[in-house]
Amino acid sequence: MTPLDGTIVLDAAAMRAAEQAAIAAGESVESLMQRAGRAVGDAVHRLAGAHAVLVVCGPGNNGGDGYLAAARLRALGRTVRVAAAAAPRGAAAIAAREAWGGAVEPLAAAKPAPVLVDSLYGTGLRRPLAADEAASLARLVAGAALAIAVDLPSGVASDDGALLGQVPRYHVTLALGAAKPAHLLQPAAARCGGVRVLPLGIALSGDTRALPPPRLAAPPVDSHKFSRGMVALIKGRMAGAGELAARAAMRAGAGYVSLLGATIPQAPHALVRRSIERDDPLVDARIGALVIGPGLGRDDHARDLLERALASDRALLIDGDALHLVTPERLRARGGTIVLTPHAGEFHALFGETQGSKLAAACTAAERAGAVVVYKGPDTVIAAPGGRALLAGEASSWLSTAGSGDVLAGAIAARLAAGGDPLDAAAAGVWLHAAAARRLGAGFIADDLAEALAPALAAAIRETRA
Ligand SMILES: NC(=O)C1=CN([C@@H]2O[C@H](COP(=O)(O)OP(=O)(O)OC[C@H]3O[C@@H](n4cnc5c(N)ncnc54)[C@H](O)[C@@H]3O)[C@@H](O)[C@H]2O)[C@@H](O)CC1
Ligand SMILES: Nc1ncnc2c1ncn2[C@@H]1O[C@H](COP(=O)(O)OP(=O)(O)O)[C@@H](O)[C@H]1O
Ligand SMILES: [K+]
Repeated sequence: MTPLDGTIVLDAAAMRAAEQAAIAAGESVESLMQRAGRAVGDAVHRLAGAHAVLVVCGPGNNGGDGYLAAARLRALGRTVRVAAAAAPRGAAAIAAREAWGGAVEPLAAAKPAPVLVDSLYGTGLRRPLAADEAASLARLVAGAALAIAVDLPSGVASDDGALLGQVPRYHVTLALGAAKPAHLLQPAAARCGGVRVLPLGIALSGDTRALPPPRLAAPPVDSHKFSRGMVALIKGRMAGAGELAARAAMRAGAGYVSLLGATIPQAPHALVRRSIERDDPLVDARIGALVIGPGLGRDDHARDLLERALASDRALLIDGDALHLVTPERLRARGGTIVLTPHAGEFHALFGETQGSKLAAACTAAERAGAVVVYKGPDTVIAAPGGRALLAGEASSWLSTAGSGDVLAGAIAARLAAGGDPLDAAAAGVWLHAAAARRLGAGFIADDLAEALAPALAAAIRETRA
């Protein structure tokens, strides 16, 4: 079992294609299913302690995996029962049921067991479960002390993370072969519990991954403040937002941070406050990342400032109000490095109503704007032009606090100013933001979050070295 960090994420079609390629290279559906069933059986054996197991099997290949997992558990000496609502349909699933060979209880009459393994439906589910099947599943999950989903909780849509009906909450989900978008996109992800990938030994390729831990190092011995990265932020009408983003940029490792448009000295004194009206601080070639948007406002003054930011040739992070004042076409025409950090409202203001999953929407948006798009929320999606995408999955729900987006903008800007691939910079910022929130636990405010970026950064550097 491997954790999700950095692992490949495949939609149902890509997973089927990987399976077909393995079959073309000499595998059979049966051998793949045997490997999956055995891996599930072994994982359940490790997770379940000495408790009795009930495996519920559906009519497709997910059900086939379940029959073989039950056979494996029996071979390992475990007490295991099987229940199903319908007979298996495909040849491989039929063979799997024959391999189990034991009793199969009618699902509606099955009594709960301490460990429930849901092998009803996986990536093939296209419509809600029948009402009686959904009710039986809910009853059996509620009656179990440990509920384990095979590949996916039955009732979620693999590609977009939607719930097709009522879906119970599981403690663990065993992803077969690769993670699927539903393991990381809400609302499905919250039903999965802990997700573990069971590798099936087939070749996988694709452009979407779970957010990897950042590879970060302490500044090299010959560093100076500008070599570590200079961030300039344009202050808006709501001064606090810029202050928070600036503080976050400092704590996330920028060597020099200036807040343009703030001139009254105040703490933190390490923050350089400069006028934005005299000379033009936006064309300073030392700026590694220029941030506009936090607390900007949407009036004529805001528009003027945005025009000046767009005219600079610096890497640009656009957040908050500024996302209401541009168009994707304008951004594309500007070119250069651009990172956009919209929440759902800002995303729709900039890109209009979108079809399909949050992942697909972010990828299309990145292409349209020629920018890295960090589509925020309880399941942040990061997409770059060209198709690469990262799914951040669940973060602390305490992040739903005013100003936490400003902190994220500052954290990403610090990594952007440090140089390298803008997708990696955005990913590192999102990772550090979530790690800072984890360290803080409950009830934190955005000011705390900005400060907690420093210990989160230190931990990321330690983990990179390890
Ligand atoms: N793709 C791969 O590489 C592998 C896939 N495996 C398993 O195969 C699964 C996918 O198998 P399938 O494509 O057979 O799909 P599922 O087993 O997810 O079930 C879909 C089947 O049920 C029917 N169905 C869909 N929704 C239904 C509903 N609401 N009520 C009644 N019937 C419904 C479909 O017509 C189809 O026959 C994966 O989740 C995984 O468990 C593994 O066996 C190993 C390898
Ligand atoms: N329920 C949640 N679970 C996890 N992260 C969340 C949740 N709600 C918000 N966030 C994160 O918190 C930040 C909020 O940003 P944003 O909406 O721009 O807030 P603000 O404008 O107040 O700064 C984003 O990084 C978002 O991904
Ligand atoms: K399942």
